Amino acid sequence: MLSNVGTQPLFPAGQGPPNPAGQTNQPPPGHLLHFHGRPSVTIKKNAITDDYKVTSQVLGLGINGKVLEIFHKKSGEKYALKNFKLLP
Ligand SMILES: Nc1ncnc2c1ncn2[C@@H]1O[C@H](COP(=O)(O)OP(=O)(O)OP(=O)(O)O)[C@@H](O)[C@H]1O
Repeated sequence: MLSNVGTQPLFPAGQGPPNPAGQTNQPPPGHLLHFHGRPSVTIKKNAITDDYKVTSQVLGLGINGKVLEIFHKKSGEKYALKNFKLLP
């Protein structure tokens, strides 16, 4: 899987997410923002091989299948690629 997982809030306390105009939305005074789960997930629509060199090196086996070692083409950074089967 290629997303970062963390428990940190998306935005510092007292600041909201930027709106489409690029301005920061301010929460009501005294309101604390808490985010649970994944802070952000980007769904890519292009082929993974456009951006990553996918190797046949198996890092491990999960319930959904193999986890492969891949490398970001531009940065050379190593990632783990996890496959999911989407049910109809
Ligand atoms: N980021 C990673 N770096 C290195 N190896 C990884 C990484 N992620 C997974 N692996 C390897 O792949 C194996 C399977 O991982 P995976 O997350 O698919 O397991 P899982 O708990 O069965 O998850 P799922 O049920 O979602 O398939 C791990 O046990 C580990 O050996």
